[in-house]
Amino acid sequence: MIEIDEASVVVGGVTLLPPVSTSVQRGEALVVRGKNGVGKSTLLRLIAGASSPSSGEVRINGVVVRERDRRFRRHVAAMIGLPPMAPDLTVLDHVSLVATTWLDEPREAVALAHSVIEELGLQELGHRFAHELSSGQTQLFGIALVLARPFEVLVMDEPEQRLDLDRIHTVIKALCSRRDEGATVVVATHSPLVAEKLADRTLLLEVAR
Ligand SMILES: Nc1ncnc2c1ncn2[C@@H]1O[C@H](COP(=O)(O)OP(=O)(O)OP(=O)(O)O)[C@@H](O)[C@H]1O
Repeated sequence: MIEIDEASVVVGGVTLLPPVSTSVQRGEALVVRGKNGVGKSTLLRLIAGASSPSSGEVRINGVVVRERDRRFRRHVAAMIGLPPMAPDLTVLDHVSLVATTWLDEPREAVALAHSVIEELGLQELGHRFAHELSSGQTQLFGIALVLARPFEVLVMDEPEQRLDLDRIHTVIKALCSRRDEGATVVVATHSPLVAEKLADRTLLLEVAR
């Protein structure tokens, strides 16, 4: 469960995110919407622990978020922008590396890596390097890296970026299935389709006055 309590971000006197309060339950998907620059990614970074609020608090399962705490990271999988990728590892190497980092049983990890790759339609690309992918394939690869591990909270910023309509449907299905399995899901999107298919609730951010 995520609790956001009057969390705001102000940098150098500029408000990046005015105070926001909401909560998201287990098995619920919150879709964050709003115009460019309104603070969606900033809010997602707070939930993922990648930055700290200037005021207020964000808690996951009652504990204030802390990216440096491995126990916190174990519960939270986030994709905010594309992750850095190693030039000499293949798609399958990367996805397997994430899975083996978070799962104790190597056989389970390999099975999870393969199932996520298949779920996202990347099975033909497992042997490719990151620099051998198209932009949409790179986006799916980034999503695979986030899904190839256990989590309680899933945070994604504009997962629809760079994707054609079929692949957007593939990603929506993957996100809905994680929500239905009990994950707490927060997604920022500009896609009415993603919002319509995924949202149990919508948070509309507006420019601070
Ligand atoms: N490091 C920074 N210093 C100052 N302002 C910043 C910084 N990073 C982002 N901003 C500003 O913070 C505001 C919120 O940015 P954010 O990326 O959260 O918006 P967003 O709603 O995700 O936008 P988009 O829909 O374009 O992705 C923007 O006005 C942006 O210019």
